[in-house]
Amino acid sequence: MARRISSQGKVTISVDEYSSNPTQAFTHYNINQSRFQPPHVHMVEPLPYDAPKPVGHTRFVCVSDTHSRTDGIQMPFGDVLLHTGDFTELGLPSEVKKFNDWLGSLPYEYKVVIAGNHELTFDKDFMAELIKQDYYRFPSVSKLRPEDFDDVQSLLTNCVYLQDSEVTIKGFRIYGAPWTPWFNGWGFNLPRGQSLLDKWNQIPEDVDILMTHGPPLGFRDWVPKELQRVGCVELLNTVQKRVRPKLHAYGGIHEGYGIMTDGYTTFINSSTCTVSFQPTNPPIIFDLPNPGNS
Ligand SMILES: Nc1nc2c(ncn2[C@@H]2O[C@H](COP(=O)(O)O)[C@@H](O)[C@H]2O)c(=O)[nH]1
Ligand SMILES: [Mn+2]
Ligand SMILES: [Mn+2]
Repeated sequence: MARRISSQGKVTISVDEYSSNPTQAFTHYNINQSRFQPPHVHMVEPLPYDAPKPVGHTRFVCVSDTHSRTDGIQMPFGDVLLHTGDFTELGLPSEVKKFNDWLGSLPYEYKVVIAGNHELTFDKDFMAELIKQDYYRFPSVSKLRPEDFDDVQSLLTNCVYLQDSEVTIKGFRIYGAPWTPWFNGWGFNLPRGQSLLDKWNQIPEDVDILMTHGPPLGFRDWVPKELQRVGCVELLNTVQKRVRPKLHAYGGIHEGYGIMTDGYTTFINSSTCTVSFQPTNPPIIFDLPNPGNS
């Protein structure tokens, strides 16, 4: 059982028995619990950019995985930009500055950004290991001096940067976390199971919008070239059984670009880059009623 309710009514998520094999987890929960089936779970068509914003709503513009390829992206009208990581190739300070300049050129009232596995310099533990060991894997990153990247976050002057932290914007509580299941030893990679669950357990119950770099199990997490689901099972259980945000925004799996709902949470994978790193998927807009508006 992945969920327990304490005597104080608090929900506790534990490591799922299928945690280490998301494809098997998906099949099991689909067959035995219809967990990914209609009518609750279904695809959602993106809002056209010229759709009028309903009165009393905030328009969020979701982008992800721009990978230093922002030049041709047509940005739609909106109030708050959400970028869910992989804004660079390697997290080089020069790339971060270029991304920050692009953010500065955008008209949104607020811009919120998290890191992804490609923002190597943002992951202090990763950099400490890289400097000790693997000079040849990421030579341009290994050449950096600590003083070049120690304070790399401070280059992001044109947004709110979240890392296991939250911000309240226009009354919406927004929480962001960069962690993804270990894959080829990039930044912010953690083993599936308790290590990732420890990070998800830091997400407060009452957040309205959750930003992660990667998907939860079953929601735009399919990798066709490997015929695998790669979303995090503990993230799904945390989202559906404990946190229940109105919007879960992410990217990470470029092939999974698109929108789904489970009937309560809307899941948006807004990966701009395709699997061949072409920045051709358009940003996705999403309207939410302002908190306090009933
Ligand atoms: N089988 C898996 N494939 C993965 C995973 N994470 C990413 N990917 C694949 O790589 C691309 C690009 O990801 P990026 O982080 O390098 O930009 C992604 O679209 C997938 O095809 C994973 O955990 N398992
Ligand atoms: Mn990416
Ligand atoms: Mn990534």
